Amino acid sequence: MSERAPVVTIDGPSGAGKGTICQLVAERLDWHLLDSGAIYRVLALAAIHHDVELENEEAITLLASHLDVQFLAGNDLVKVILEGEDVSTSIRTQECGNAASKIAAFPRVREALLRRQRAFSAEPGLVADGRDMGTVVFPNAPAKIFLTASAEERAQRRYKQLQDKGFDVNIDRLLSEIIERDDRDINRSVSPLVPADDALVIDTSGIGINEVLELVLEHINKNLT
Ligand SMILES: Nc1ncnc2c1ncn2[C@@H]1O[C@H](COP(=O)(O)OP(=O)(O)OP(=O)(O)O)[C@@H](O)[C@H]1O
Ligand SMILES: Nc1ccn([C@@H]2O[C@H](COP(=O)(O)O)[C@@H](O)[C@H]2O)c(=O)n1
Repeated sequence: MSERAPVVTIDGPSGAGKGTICQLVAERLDWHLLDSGAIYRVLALAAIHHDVELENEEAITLLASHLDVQFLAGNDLVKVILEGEDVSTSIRTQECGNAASKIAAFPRVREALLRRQRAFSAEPGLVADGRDMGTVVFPNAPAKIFLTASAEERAQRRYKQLQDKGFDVNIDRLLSEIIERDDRDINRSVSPLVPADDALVIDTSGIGINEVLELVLEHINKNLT
């Protein structure tokens, strides 16, 4: 397949910093942004709203094919609208992330969401955030990055992020959910969480956001010119 516009892919496990870095890169380049995790999250929420069992691949695939979702770009945040309702906040809970990771393991669900994700590719370019952006969705992307960090560090980041938002969170529970989600994402039969062969892998443990951003921009500049 050939992409319509240049694409930078940033994949990696939960809490590695993909969303943060993708947003900063998209701002620097003035490119479009795809948060593919939000698509899986909104599908999981739609299943919960419609009382569809998360184990029912056929019903979730049908829901995925007809998913009525809009991503409205605002000043610095993207609003997610599901069937007319603003679900930007409700899709961000740990529960929704865990449900998303369960339905994301179904091959037919992933297939049903492929075209929707590729449609985000538009001039002047796209920064794509996810698990399989560089391996499956945009395999011909000229610049691919895989961000990672130890599970302990990612749990600490998430703990701080949720505490700052006023949530009462338990670090041990966050860590075990991160390990469980990693395990599901890495070991699923389709589109497993793995770096593309031609991706730059950056372990961000102990590296600040600005430093990670510089490494990512350096890789993009090297590969896009
Ligand atoms: N290099 C870093 N050092 C310290 N904190 C970081 C770093 N990168 C990101 N963070 C912080 O970690 C938290 C999680 O980051 P972010 O949401 O970008 O991760 P993510 O990989 O997109 O996770 P998910 O896939 O679950 O959405 C945020 O609070 C962010 O500010
Ligand atoms: N390309 C992707 C993106 C996400 N997923 C699954 O969705 C879950 C939630 O993603 P977040 O990035 O918003 O945390 C994630 O755990 C994955 O299971 C995916 O499979 N492919």
